[in-house]
Amino acid sequence: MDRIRITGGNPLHGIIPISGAKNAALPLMIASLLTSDTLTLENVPHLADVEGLMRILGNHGVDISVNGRRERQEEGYSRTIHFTCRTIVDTTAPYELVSKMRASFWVIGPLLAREGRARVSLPGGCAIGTRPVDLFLEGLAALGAEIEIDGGYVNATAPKGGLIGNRYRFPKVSVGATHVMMMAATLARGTTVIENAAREPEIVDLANCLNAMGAKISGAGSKTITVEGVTTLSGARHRVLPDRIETGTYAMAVAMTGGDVVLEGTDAALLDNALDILRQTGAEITATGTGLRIVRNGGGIHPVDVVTEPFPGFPTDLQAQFMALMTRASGVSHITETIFENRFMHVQELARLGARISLSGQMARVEGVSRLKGAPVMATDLRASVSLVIAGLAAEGETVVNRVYHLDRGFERLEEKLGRCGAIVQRVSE
Ligand SMILES: CC(=O)N[C@H]1[C@@H](OP(=O)(O)OP(=O)(O)OC[C@H]2O[C@@H](n3ccc(=O)[nH]c3=O)[C@H](O)[C@@H]2O)O[C@H](CO)[C@@H](O)[C@@H]1O
Ligand SMILES: C=C(OP(=O)(O)O)C(=O)O
Repeated sequence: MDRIRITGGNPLHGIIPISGAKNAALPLMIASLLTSDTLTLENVPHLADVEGLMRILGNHGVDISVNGRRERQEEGYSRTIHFTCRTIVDTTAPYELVSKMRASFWVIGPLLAREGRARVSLPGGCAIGTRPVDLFLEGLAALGAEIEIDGGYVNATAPKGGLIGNRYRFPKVSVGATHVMMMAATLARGTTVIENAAREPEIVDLANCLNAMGAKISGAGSKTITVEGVTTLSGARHRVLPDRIETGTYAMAVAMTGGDVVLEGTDAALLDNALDILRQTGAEITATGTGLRIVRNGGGIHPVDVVTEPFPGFPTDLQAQFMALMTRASGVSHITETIFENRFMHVQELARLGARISLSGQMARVEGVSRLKGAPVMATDLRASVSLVIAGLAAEGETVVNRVYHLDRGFERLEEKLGRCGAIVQRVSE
């Protein structure tokens, strides 16, 4: 199993290219199930989750070809991939594949919309809470689907003639359930109105792609999304938006180690809230023509309180990284996690490096310390893992992050990107 060995203490200087967003690429890839034409996606990140989803889509009958042309000079960065699903050959998404990744459950929407039936294993994904699927099932039932759960699988059947548009209000905001409702409603008869929808940029990216495929979706990015059903969708070409979580992660790394880094190919507007918070900690952030520049030259890290919220609030996917930063702040900060009930597993690992953090329910109290010292630590989930990398970069001596496969789910060539900016980060394979 691979590990990452970090020798901390170096400020970061240079340019980091930001990849296409994992959390946009996954639903976009799934949208290829809605059409018999080719959906071409540009800027698809090279990640374990993308490879895993390709296997799942292949099982349903999607033919996948990766362009020879590289999008960037460096071999292996985000790619252009063509997805063609002439016919759906299997409407079952099996446990062995779906249990590895939360988003793979989302195939239920397109399968049901196009084929009228789906049998999909209950999902896996980061172990950050119970992560039920009740909202998906209620939403699909509102479109007329009959749903039963049997042997760890959700069996869903559309009425004769297909799903039927309806008005549905989510009792709680869910990114995944909004993606699924939107995809399912594109081929439903009549109009669907989704209320209390998630507003994340990845929802807007999916809606834009679906509209390019011939769907009639309006309101994505607001709380109410309207989908007028159409009979078929066609192919399209779409570029995956930049990864706002990767952007925020590297910005926090620079805010913690100090230095001057340009994050190339990203868009500051995707993470306004997180960047405002970072500015309050003392980092200087400016938008450049093609990305953003983050600078911290000396000066302390100011403590700032944060509460995670659905977009446009502070993202839960940056909570662990921000906590790493706050471990070195000149004072006490409070970090409240409101999205997932068990997303503090990095706390005990940060403590191994000398962080002082106490938990009370969903709130962490972080008392900044003047130095962290390297230690062996265990990655527990994707964003927790990268928070340990950030802390290791700022710690004295050597930190070894074990169970690196979590990182490979969501960070493209992390050690190479950091290494180019002066970090000493090495992957050790055993
Ligand atoms: C692949 C992907 O895009 N993953 C992101 C997506 O996950 P995901 O789509 O799984 O997250 P949701 O927005 O659905 O989850 C929000 C909350 O709703 C709850 N819930 C969700 C569905 C449901 O049927 N019932 C229910 O109770 C969840 O347990 C959680 O407490 O959004 C999360 C919140 O921004 C991010 O952390 C994940 O990185
Ligand atoms: C929690 C995440 O992913 P997933 O929803 O796939 O588990 C994440 O991207 O931080």
